[in-house]
Amino acid sequence: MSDTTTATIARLSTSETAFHQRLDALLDWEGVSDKAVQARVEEILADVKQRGDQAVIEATNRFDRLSVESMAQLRLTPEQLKKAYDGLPAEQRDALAMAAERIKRYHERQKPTSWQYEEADGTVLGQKVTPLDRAGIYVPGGKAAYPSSVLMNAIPAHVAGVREIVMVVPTPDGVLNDLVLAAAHLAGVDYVFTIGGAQAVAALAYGTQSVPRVDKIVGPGNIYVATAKRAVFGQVGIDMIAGPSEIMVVSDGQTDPDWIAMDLFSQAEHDEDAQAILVSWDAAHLDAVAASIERLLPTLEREKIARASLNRRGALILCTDQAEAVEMINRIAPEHLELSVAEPEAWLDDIRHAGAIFMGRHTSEALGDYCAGPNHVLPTSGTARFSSPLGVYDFQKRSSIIHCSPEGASELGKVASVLARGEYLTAHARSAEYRIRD
Ligand SMILES: NC(=O)c1ccc[n+]([C@@H]2O[C@H](COP(=O)([O-])OP(=O)(O)OC[C@H]3O[C@@H](n4cnc5c(N)ncnc54)[C@H](O)[C@@H]3O)[C@@H](O)[C@H]2O)c1
Ligand SMILES: N[C@H](CO)Cc1c[nH]c[nH+]1
Ligand SMILES: [Zn+2]
Repeated sequence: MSDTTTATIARLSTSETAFHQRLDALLDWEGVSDKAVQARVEEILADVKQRGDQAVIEATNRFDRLSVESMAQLRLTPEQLKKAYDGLPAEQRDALAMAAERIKRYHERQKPTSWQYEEADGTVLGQKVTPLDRAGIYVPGGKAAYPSSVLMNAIPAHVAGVREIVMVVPTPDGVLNDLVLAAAHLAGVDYVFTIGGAQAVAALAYGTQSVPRVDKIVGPGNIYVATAKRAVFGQVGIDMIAGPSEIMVVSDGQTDPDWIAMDLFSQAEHDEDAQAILVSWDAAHLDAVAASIERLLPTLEREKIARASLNRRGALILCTDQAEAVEMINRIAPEHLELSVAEPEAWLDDIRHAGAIFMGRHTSEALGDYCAGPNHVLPTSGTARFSSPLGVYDFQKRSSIIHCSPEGASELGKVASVLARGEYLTAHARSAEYRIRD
């Protein structure tokens, strides 16, 4: 394999001395840190907190270039959502419905159950699972508005038993995406407001005269949205601060190079900061994939974005063997991992960090984005080391249950009294001691 950098994508080899520095540079993503954005977001949040609807209307007119006068103009009714659904071409309606059905079936399996057990002293202990009362879903506007993301965010909330789902989606210059509205109808969203940016996050977090205050905000967005979500965290829950999309493909060299090139493009076309990495121990295969990339890139509608992404953050990496590929997977902890190998099951035990694992040559990541069933909202930027895909559990919380019998209270009271006195907390101690039986 030549260790040159092709016009489009970097070629790296784990045997190079500078390999680790080069990989670190590719993995580095700055994230949300702009001071000017921070200041503007804080201003917007404070304004919405204080003035509610009026502040939301003014910010929306300014940033989305609209001229509305009331929140009623920024609310879509359930009838409008249904109309959008009914008006879709049958093919789109059926595809959306099939995807929704599979996503629902998968997430139904995630439903945890409450549990209880009894200690020998008769004390009953347990855990009660309760859905959130209200969840807010942020759907990015413009060309980044993905109907599939509406399903991926709203369906787990629904399955979790959330009572009300409030969706916000900006409509810059008044552009509405019917497929997004149709997905909201299908996923059982209760309210839709056509607002976005920090003002929408503020409206969801604090509530306004028209927008119900939610308990948790989920969904991706631009730097204003991410900065606002970070700022309101604590007041409300948030899912995560999502970074650009990523894919890592590990190939044993036997997959059609065109398939692999297109799989890499499928994430690269999202965003100029998206990341696409291929790892293989077969040098000739990497050459073939590099050739496929050059040949197929010009056929993409989003060629410019995909090319920029591959240029900035893409890599074809030659490693020595399967064990080294596994090491790289666990180090990168990719959002999406494709195991384009003959026996993917044999790899599974060794893989500790990945958002979603696509097993075998036929399982392209794109299928997971839309309709396989699992959630496509996944941990990015290495956060798969400590976090998980969006799921039913993100829309629920747990309460502990403690029900002491008189005997249990008496026995536990003795222990608690000793520990409380050790902490010099006499009210605690006496409260426990009252219940000790002679
Ligand atoms: N990870 C994922 O699954 C995923 C999916 C879809 C989109 N995304 C990301 O979401 C983002 C979408 O970005 P977008 O901008 O198209 O839509 P967006 O909805 O995130 O942001 C649009 C809003 O930003 C606000 N805004 C814009 N310019 C502003 C300014 N100068 N000052 C204050 N507020 C301003 C406006 O209120 C506008 O309504 C992209 O970064 C994309 O990569 C990620
Ligand atoms: N790959 C994106 C999340 O990483 C999700 C998506 C939506 N539409 C297409 N893809
Ligand atoms: Zn995608």
